[in-house]
Amino acid sequence: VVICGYEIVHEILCKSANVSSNRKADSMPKHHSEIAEATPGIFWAEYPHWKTLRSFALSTLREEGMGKSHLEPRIMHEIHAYIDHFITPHVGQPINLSDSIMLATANVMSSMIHGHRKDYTDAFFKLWMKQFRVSLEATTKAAIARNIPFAAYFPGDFTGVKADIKAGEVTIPEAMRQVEAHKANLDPNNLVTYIDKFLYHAQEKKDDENLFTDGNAGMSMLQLYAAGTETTSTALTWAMLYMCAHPDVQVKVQEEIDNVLGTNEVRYQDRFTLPYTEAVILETLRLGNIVPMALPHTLEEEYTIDGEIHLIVILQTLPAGCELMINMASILWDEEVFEEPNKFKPERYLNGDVTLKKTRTLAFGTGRRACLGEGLARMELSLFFTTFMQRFKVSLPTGHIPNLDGVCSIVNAPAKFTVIFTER
Ligand code: HEM
Repeated sequence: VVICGYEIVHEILCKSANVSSNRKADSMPKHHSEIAEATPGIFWAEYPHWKTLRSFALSTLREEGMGKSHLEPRIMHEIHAYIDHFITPHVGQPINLSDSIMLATANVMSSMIHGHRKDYTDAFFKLWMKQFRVSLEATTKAAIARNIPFAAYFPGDFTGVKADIKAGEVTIPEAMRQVEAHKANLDPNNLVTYIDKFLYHAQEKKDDENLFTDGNAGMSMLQLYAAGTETTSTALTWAMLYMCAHPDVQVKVQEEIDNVLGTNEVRYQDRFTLPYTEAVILETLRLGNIVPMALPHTLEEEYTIDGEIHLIVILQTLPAGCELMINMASILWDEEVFEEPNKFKPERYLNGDVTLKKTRTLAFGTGRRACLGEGLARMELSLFFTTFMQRFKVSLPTGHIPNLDGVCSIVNAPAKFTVIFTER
């Protein structure tokens, strides 16, 4: 069942969170659900296990700096590395941003999970990330095989199952290899990464030993990469495309940055004195609708929706076990809250009922299973976007018309395009 509209989404996911916060492995096609049942990680563990793994991930990532100022230098280091490697040598030439920027957001995750970044020339790192993308795209198509399982055996691969299995043959063994490497070097006096803390917790808290397994260490790692890499890089790609499509907005952002920061390096706290720039980021998250169906939720008990939408009374009983998808566009593009919702208008966050508009920009979901990386994503978006705009003007190659229609898988991304960075 697809649930639409803020009121009902809020009613079910927040007010009735005790019945709607589970996800079940069988929401996935068979080849995934078999793996997810054995090693569910944060996404697919059932209550109360998801709560334990999620709290552990949240507190550990916060210790690693999520949303806090001590993570800033690591993100800024990555931004400079990205500019030096991918932009500076190609200034004035068209660049495919989407393929490269995910390596930068993956490296931010890598520094929190493993304690170090990978070099952009590392061939295995590039292959690993490419397989994540293949898997993300294939998983959405593979949903057909969940409902019509024999379709996976048709010649060719129109369900994406074969591509997905192949990608898993690269990503999963590599995750397990990395877990083994951390295990071999585990030093209880120097626990500075997510994986080390996970493995140490397994040794220390014997009550949790069935949950804090090596398999779940590897799966949580893969899920953090999957959830934290393509989402943030897609939001950044949309932001650059919107700047190319709306040069007047780009000029206003750059004027604000010049006036407030000059050539000083941006800090995350500067967002409070860069309201227009922040409005552009919010508008990107709203219009870009990055995760358009959120992730599935499964009802624990029968649930009756008893509400009213546009004067139509809704009374609908959903059975226990019913799977819920969230139509994020029904909230992010709600014309009752966002006037002309299909237009890119950052100033909407500076006028009128700004609090209402900000709280309805629910790009990260809502309720107990809302995005656990929101603090990290907001920090990355603010630092990357502000630095790019401070240093470069962006435009499309001459004659290219911006295509603002998304290409939808689990993530809604812009269609492939190239962007030209010019030094300011
Ligand atoms: C612009 C960037 C991002 C967007 C728009 C986004 C959005 C979302 C959404 C809509 C959900 C599903 C909520 C639900 O089903 O109720 C989600 C879940 C999740 N996100 Fe994000 N996300 C972003 C970045 C990140 C980052 C950087 C991380 C890494 C730490 C992350 C980690 C997760 C995890 C682990 C979950 C699953 C939580 C659970 O199952 O309890 N996300 N995200």
